[in-house]
Amino acid sequence: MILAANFKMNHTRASTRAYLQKLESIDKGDVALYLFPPFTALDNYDTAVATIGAQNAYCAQSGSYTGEIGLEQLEEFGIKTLILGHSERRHLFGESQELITKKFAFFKEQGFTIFYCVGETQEVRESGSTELIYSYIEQQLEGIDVAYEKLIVAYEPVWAIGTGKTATTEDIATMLEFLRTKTKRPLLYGGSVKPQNIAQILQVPECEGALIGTASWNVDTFMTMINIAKEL
Ligand SMILES: O=C(CO)COP(=O)(O)O
Repeated sequence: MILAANFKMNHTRASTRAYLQKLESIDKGDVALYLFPPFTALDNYDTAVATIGAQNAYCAQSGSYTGEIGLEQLEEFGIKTLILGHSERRHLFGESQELITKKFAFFKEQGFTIFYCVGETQEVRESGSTELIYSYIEQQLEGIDVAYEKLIVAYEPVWAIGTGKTATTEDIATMLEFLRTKTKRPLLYGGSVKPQNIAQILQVPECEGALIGTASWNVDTFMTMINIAKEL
């Protein structure tokens, strides 16, 4: 079971350190924990409780890429885990599949664990056509080595992210079954996961964990979810 906390543009270095200190006290059982702080909160945290990853990075060692960080900056903190293809990168910041593919190839070559996100928009979901939803997701897998041994795929429907709306367990099951036909790698769900729904979601067949935004930002809430997950 995997639980990953995507801090998005929340927390500072000081608050991430305090978060980790509190998290250290948990007995996480068999749950593997990942934390994705914002760039400026990356550091050499002396922690064994969670693996620290970056929310994004550019596909170069270093260079003239204003506003980006690359391999050199990640290596300073021993970071070998990355989210790629998050819907906020795709839709708010215009990352194309072509760019995401380039990033994937670069960081795969570097042996990174990659949390790769896919998910349909509200418009596609409301079309009511399963075929359209599947082909939309297929496009987001284009150019991605779905057999990569350090790949983790997160299904995050855009309409369920940060909205409080969660996909039904039936919808999640259908989409994860579809993704299972594409890859043998672990499949996660993300989108308004919280203490009230995490048990149901984690019991969906093929669901091996959750990528959590809002409900992970408070360490007590994240710990509540870890305690629920480890009992399943
Ligand atoms: O985008 C997400 C995780 O990457 C999900 O965010 P929320 O949990 O806030 O819906």
